[in-house]
Amino acid sequence: MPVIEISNLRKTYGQTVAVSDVSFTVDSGEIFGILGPNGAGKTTTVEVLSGLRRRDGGTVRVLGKDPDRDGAELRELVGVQLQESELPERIRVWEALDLYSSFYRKPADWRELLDVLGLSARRDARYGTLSGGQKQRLSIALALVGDPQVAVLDELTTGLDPAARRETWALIESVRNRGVTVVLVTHFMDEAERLCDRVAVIDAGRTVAVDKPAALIAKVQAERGLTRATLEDAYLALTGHEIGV
Ligand SMILES: Nc1ncnc2c1ncn2[C@@H]1O[C@H](COP(=O)(O)OP(=O)(O)OP(=O)(O)O)[C@@H](O)[C@H]1O
Repeated sequence: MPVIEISNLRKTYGQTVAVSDVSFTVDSGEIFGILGPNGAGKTTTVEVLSGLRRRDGGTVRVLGKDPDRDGAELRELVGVQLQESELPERIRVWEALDLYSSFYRKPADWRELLDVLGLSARRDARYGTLSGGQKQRLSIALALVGDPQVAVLDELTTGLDPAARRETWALIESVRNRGVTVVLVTHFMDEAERLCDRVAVIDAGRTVAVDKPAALIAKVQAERGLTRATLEDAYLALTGHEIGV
């Protein structure tokens, strides 16, 4: 059974149609990517599936539950790391983890998470003194502190240097290897190609493709008569947009 099922999702903000028709399913244990240009509706889609926003239409099931109806239950099962989730500068790493774990009935052991994420040495450091990579690692730890079955990570590696990005990729794979299903919003085609089992490409509020990166690449190669296409070529063919970060 899929862990996430979204069909014909629609979400408006006043006159703005943020999502007009998004459909995809995510299977257990997948790393599933959501790709698309700025303003395509990616963040809105993950906010709806995480129970943070109510939809205007369509069907959404996460672990068999409806986020609009069973939001409180789902918050125990879905860990979310959203764009620009800033913490107070002066909060210490351990204090943030301790605070977040108090929101859950059955939290993970945050000391172990610190260890797994290579942050033990920064346990007493204040948030404002962490490097970009350390902040991202802390935000992954905070998304995992409820011991979720699904982790939603939005633009996790934006702003990181290449070494920190690669470290973060390894972490995401280790999260999946712990049995967590991962939904990853990203603008980076190399990241999606390297990490994601399947991706949904969203453009102007609609899903325009859902497939394995290799299948999307094979399709653009066949259609355009290319010998060596990349996911970026497939993305450009599907959306007609340059990649915006
Ligand atoms: N809270 C809000 N109120 C009004 N409009 C919003 C709100 N949040 C998003 N929008 C609009 O909805 C549309 C989709 O936004 P969303 O943030 O979901 O896109 P995105 O694909 O995540 O974009 P980005 O890649 O820039 O993060 C955009 O036109 C955006 O301006």
